[in-house]
Amino acid sequence: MDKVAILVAGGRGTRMGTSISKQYIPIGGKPVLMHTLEAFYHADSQIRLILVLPKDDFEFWKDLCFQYDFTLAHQVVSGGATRFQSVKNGLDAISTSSGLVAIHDAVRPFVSGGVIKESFEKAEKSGSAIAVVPLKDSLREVSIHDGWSQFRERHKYRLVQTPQTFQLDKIKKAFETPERGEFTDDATVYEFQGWQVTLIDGNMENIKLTTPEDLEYAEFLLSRKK
Ligand SMILES: Nc1ccn([C@@H]2O[C@H](COP(=O)(O)OP(=O)(O)OP(=O)(O)O)[C@@H](O)[C@H]2O)c(=O)n1
Ligand SMILES: C[C@](O)(CO)[C@H](O)COP(=O)(O)O
Repeated sequence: MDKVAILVAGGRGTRMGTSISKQYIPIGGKPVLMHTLEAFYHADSQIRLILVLPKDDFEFWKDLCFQYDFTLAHQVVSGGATRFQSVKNGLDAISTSSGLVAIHDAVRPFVSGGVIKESFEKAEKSGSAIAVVPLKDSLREVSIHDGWSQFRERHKYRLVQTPQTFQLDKIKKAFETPERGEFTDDATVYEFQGWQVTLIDGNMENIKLTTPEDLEYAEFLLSRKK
């Protein structure tokens, strides 16, 4: 079974507030993207790697690869204006409709090899595999207008991560639909077709590097590995 990973890094990382986009920031001595590409390669060296980047950054990325002597084979594809468009561009770069594809935020470098492997195994059997984790804190629903809030049972909810892995024919078909506001990830695009997604356990360290304190946590995680 052919396996592909689309690592989306077509965003600008505005919430990180750094001068270079967060996907290129060095953590543990090398750019975030290199850690993420390596995580997939180490999980299974047969996975074909597609990296989605803003078109303007292609030369910069090439220079970084040269500077860090990064030789792991991967295909670079142009990003779009939204995450949905970037994923779609990645899918369009895959000519076959058979096999499996893991779609992953390239700014989640701490995805475990076990989660990557399980996502492919589960998606092969059931069509999809979405990594999720339980909530650690109590949960309340709030009204932003009048201060109303109410307790919610946290055991009924999960936080959604990536990878989100799918049978290629199904996710390609799902992404033919026009983009909608509720498409915050790939699972929402898939289930818009009326198909139910399958959840798998993610790993807690697999955070999305989003705001500056996440970089401190990233350095801490990498220091533990040494
Ligand atoms: N047009 C876009 C927007 C986002 N992404 C990717 O989707 C992932 C999750 O998005 P997010 O964390 O929101 O990244 P940014 O859009 O870069 O961040 P921000 O919202 O802070 O600008 C990231 O790997 C990001 O690069 C993408 O490929 N193409
Ligand atoms: C895909 C995602 O990372 C799953 O948690 C998330 O939905 C991306 O959201 P963002 O709005 O781009 O931060």
